Order: sequence, then C-alpha cells, then structure tokens
Amino acid sequence: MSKKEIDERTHILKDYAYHYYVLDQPKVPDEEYDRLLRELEELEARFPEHRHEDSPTGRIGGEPLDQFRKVRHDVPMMSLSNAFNADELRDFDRRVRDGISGTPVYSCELKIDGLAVTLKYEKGSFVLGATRGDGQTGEDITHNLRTIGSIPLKLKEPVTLEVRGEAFMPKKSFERLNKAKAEREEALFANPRNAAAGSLRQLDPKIAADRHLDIFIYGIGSSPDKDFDSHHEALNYVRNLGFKTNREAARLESIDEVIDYCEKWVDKRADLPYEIDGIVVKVDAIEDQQQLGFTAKSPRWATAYKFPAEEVVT
Ligand SMILES: NC(=O)c1cc2c(N)ncc(C(N)=O)c2s1
Repeated sequence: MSKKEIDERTHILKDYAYHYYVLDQPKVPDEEYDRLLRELEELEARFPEHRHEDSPTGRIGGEPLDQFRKVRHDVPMMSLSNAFNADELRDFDRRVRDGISGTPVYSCELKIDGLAVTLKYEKGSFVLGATRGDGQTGEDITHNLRTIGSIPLKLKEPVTLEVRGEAFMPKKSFERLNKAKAEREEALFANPRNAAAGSLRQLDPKIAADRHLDIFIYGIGSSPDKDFDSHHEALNYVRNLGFKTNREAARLESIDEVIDYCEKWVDKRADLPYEIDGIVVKVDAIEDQQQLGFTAKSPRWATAYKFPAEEVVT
C-alpha cells in the first residue's frame, strides 16, 4: 500500500505543481497543495525507499554550501548586440538580408530583466544549473535553481539537453521582499533584477526558496538528441518537455512588423507581472542562423531592441 500511495500522491502533486508554476493556472488553493505536500513528506519519511527522485518535496536541498563551484560552459553563453531605435533595427535587418540567401522570418521575444542561466539535463533529469558568468565560465547554483517551481526536476522525455533561460523575480515578490526588508530596516534591493541575482547567489537554498523566483526558458544550448529547423520549433519542443516559455513570443515576416511589436511593448510592459528591458529579435530559421554565424561576442542573427530609458518623474 505505501508504494502505491506515494506514487499516486507524487503524481497528483507534480500535476498541481506544473499547473501552478509552469502554466500559472493553479488547480487547487495553496493551502490544499501545502497540505498534500506535508502528507507526502510524512509518507516519504516513513518509506524513503519509495520516494521519487523528482518528488516536489525535494526542492530545498541539504545544508548551505561553503562556496560556489566554477562551471565551464560547453557552449559559450553569448551576449546580444543592441538596437536603440527603429533605424538601428532596419540596419540589423539589412545586415541579415545581406548574409542569407532567402528572406528572413523573425522571432520577437520579451527581453526578461533577470539573470541568464543555463540548465543541464541528462536522460531527462536536472543535473546542473549555472550562471552565465563571463560567458565561458559561470557558477554552479543548482541548489538554488532547484527551488524554482517552474524548473522541471525531470522532463517529460528522458532526453539529454542544455537549455538557456532568464531567472527573474516577479514584481509582486520584489515589492513583498523590499517591504519586509524595510520593516527590518535592512538595505532594499534597487530593482527585481538585483533581487533575483542576490537571491541566486546565496549559499543557503532556503533563502532562494523564500524569494519566489521564476524563469522563462528561451533557447537551447545543446541538444544532441534532436535537431531543429527553426527557433520556434525549438521553443515548442522545450515547452512540450515541461519548461516554462514566454507566451508573448511572435514570428513576424517583416522588419516593419518587428518595429511595430517593439514599439507596442514600450508602454505595454507596465501591465506585465515581471520586468522587461527590451525585445530580443532573432532570425527564426536555423539554416539562416548558421549562415550568419557569430562575431567574437554576439550572434549576427539576433539583436536586442532596448527600450528608451524611462523618464524619471522628479
Ligand atoms: N543574452 C542573450 O542571449 C539573451 C537574453 C535574453 C533575455 N534576458 N530575455 C529573453 C531572451 C530571449 N527570449 O531570447 C534573451 S536571449
């Protein structure tokens, strides 16, 4: 009875967690989820041999680390070139057209204002999470990333791949954190990006777990088990594996549409529950990306439209 009971409850809780953290569509009230989680913890304590490796009870690991381990990225995490206005987006489009044989289709995606991270999975299991660092070498923050509910501990398929994404602190979590800090007369975080970075650079995962961080996966670092013809195909693939991707991504067929999309979000971003600092514009076809290649620092097939600095109302 105990194994069957643990299997059933683990399955139910993983489904509830997926709907709450990845789909942002809770199936049950938080209290009900917490009650079931506590019941599963008690069962796992009585029958540890039946505990699932990806049980939702295993998000907050053991003892705090005494330091961060350095991690060398197999595939470097590049930075993005910038475009500050419509003319510079048109220049980007011209360079792209000069570098490919056909006409480009662009993928436009919100540029999340957080911390770039890479997540490694072996045969479907989460094995390593690291910061970007200098692009070649980052820091192992697996213990903190495990606490983010939208990061799957086990994928829907037992594939080996590395994905890239932006960890962030939602605006509500940021306001709640700074309110608590103000009450304790502690120094406040200047913005959600700093708060997310500060939370993920903690040695004790209990602190990160308490910061209600989230993540959007936006790309693939390496995927030895599967090839893709387009970036959007890759985004659909990672979403079907269980990752959280941003729903505002759009495939656009002309730079005029890209400019309209970018200009729309200058004001619209105020309505989002998280901060963005621009729009990432990528050539969608992988063949075109390969034709365009990279400069020493950045892909030639992508750029970041940066929003104009917000007028500070004095
Ligand atoms: N430095 C980078 O390559 C990127 C940084 C970011 C970011 N902060 N948010 C979203 C995306 C995206 N959707 O591709 C990228 S890509």
